[in-house]
Amino acid sequence: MSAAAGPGGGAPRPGGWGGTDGSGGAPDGEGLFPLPVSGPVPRVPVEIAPGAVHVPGWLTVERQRRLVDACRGWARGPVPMRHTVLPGGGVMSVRTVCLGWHWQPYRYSRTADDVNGARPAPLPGWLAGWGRAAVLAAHGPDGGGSAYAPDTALINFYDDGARMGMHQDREERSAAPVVSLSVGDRCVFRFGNTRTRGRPYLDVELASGDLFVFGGPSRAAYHGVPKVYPGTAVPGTGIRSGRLNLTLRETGLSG
Ligand SMILES: O=C(O)CCC(=O)C(=O)O
Ligand SMILES: [Fe+2]
Repeated sequence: MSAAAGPGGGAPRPGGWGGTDGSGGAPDGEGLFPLPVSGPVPRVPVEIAPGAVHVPGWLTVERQRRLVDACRGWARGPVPMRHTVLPGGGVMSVRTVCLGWHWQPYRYSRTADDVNGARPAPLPGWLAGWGRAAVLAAHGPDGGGSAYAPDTALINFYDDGARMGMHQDREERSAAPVVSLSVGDRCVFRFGNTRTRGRPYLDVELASGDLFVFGGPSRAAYHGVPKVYPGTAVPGTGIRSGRLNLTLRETGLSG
């Protein structure tokens, strides 16, 4: 993680509701001089802004592989993964495929009218279940995880040169959080404020298996991916190069 001035103005801090390995949940004053850590760096949730939580290494390699295998299938159809064309004629550098609802800038529809007119594949129940578990892991037992009912997923694939500019996820008519899962190459995930594309923002490094959830006061924060680090994928996930990101959302739409 780099940079310092987060939208909340403070330094990143471990999630206050308690880490599961005993290293991140100490009440204030008790964790100032923790025992030296040997072995892997503890993987505890870090709340980088109110409602925005990074959980490193949340997905096992086996689950990453399951996700990659599923995404490979969805990338073939019924709506093939493609570079989205923006209304002004620009072309996004990531390639995208959606589940449940089709997102095209800047709306959701049941059919992929800017691709081949087909209905996207449904969002499977197991993936919605991962979404509920993700909100629980990030926001704790009182954070609404059991009520989380995502009905769409956006799947983005970044090759070495792909980026995503600062934007808000604002086509949804629900205040429910966005759940982001990453597999493959590491990246810089820039997480900003709700008012402007610019500073203050915090640069978070997202690695293979990482979870990032943003909801509550951070739901409308600008965010983007200014850099992917080629050659940093971990073995065993099924991705040798490039980065896969899947975001789950509640659209709040019906029909
Ligand atoms: O790739 C990422 O980590 C973020 C993707 C994103 O912001 C989006 O799909 O709206
Ligand atoms: Fe986004």
